[in-house]
Amino acid sequence: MDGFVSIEKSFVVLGCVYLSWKIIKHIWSSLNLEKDPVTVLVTGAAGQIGYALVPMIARGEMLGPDQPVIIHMLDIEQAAEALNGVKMELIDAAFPLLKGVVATTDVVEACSDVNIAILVGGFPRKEGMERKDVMSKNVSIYKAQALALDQHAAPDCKVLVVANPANTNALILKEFAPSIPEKNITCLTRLDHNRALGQISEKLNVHVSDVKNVIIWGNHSSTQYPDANHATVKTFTGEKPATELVGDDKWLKTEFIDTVQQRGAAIIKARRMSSALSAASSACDHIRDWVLGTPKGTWVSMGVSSDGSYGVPQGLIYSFPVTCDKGEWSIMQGLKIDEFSREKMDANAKELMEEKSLAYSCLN
Ligand SMILES: NC(=O)c1ccc[n+]([C@@H]2O[C@H](COP(=O)([O-])OP(=O)(O)OC[C@H]3O[C@@H](n4cnc5c(N)ncnc54)[C@H](O)[C@@H]3O)[C@@H](O)[C@H]2O)c1
Ligand SMILES: O=C(O)C[C@H](O)C(=O)O
Repeated sequence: MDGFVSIEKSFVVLGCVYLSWKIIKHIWSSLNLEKDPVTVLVTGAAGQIGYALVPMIARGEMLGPDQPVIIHMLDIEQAAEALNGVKMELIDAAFPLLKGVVATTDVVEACSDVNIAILVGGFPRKEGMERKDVMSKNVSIYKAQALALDQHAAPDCKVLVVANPANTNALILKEFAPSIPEKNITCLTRLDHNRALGQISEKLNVHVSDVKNVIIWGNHSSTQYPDANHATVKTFTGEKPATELVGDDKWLKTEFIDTVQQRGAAIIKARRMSSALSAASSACDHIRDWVLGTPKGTWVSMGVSSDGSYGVPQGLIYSFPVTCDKGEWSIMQGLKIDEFSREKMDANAKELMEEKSLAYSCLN
């Protein structure tokens, strides 16, 4: 009889625990502890990168699986119908994190209150064209968008320029958006960084996630310097220098560099259009690491305003190895630079100075 009473008591206790848990869960969810949405602008959203990028943002691949987003999409009048089609598709995909979509050809509406601006819109390089050929078309676009962001974006807005010439477009943006902190204006070289990781992983037949700390120095152009001198590879016996595992200095100084430098052109040749899915994915990587932080012991490449580190002229938007923490990037300091690297880094600074002069002459 006593045994029966204690079993009965145990059931009552278990029932109470279960009920309390249900009540706590209900109160927790009714408190609506969902994060506030972050507003993300994508310009050129009717284009091919935009089309690949917006679903990634809406699915949480850029800001995390618990971060609601509102997406603003801007394109030009001629692309308005296509842009509206992208909006319809975003609605049809029923993304749980997507709290609103604005599709507009009005730059002020597009830039209003945005926390993150990803500037993809512009005139793309076609087969046989160099970036300089598209310079004049893009600097005027970037000046106009800088003015709108300056006046209408959220004060802490973070900007990523994807459209080419990416470094110089970002420089123009910095010039004409003085209210946006210099540290918040960046350009995309993460695609080149990811391409460099990919080449080393293919060479060593290891998974790409086991390779880290390559560097892209300088310009997102065929002059860029992909540097594997400080890269490491995870092995069964710990991390090893990529240079030691590759064991082929000639390959690292020639084929590796050439392949990464020319990858954009090779994709244009193969697809008759420039890279899109890898560009969109790398733009997500760039913003995610910037906002949420780089993993401990890992750096990534970002085009940022030079503070004079590594002898790069101050103020140029130049790709450096950076670590990110609490929404701020810092240039990785103290890396040993050999003569071969120095020469290539200087060539990039020179090219960016020339692009800067050309851009300013296009503005007049
Ligand atoms: N940094 C990188 O790693 C990287 C990689 C790939 C491509 N890109 C560059 O990204 C850009 C976009 O490439 P894409 O393949 O998506 O080109 P795309 O031609 O498919 O799309 C560009 C879009 O921008 C729009 N656009 C033009 N002017 C605009 C303006 N003033 N405001 C808003 N939108 C405007 C166009 O209507 C078009 O829809 C190009 O400049 C390309 O060279 C950079
Ligand atoms: O559009 C281009 O010029 C190529 C692009 O920048 C790329 O690197 O894939």
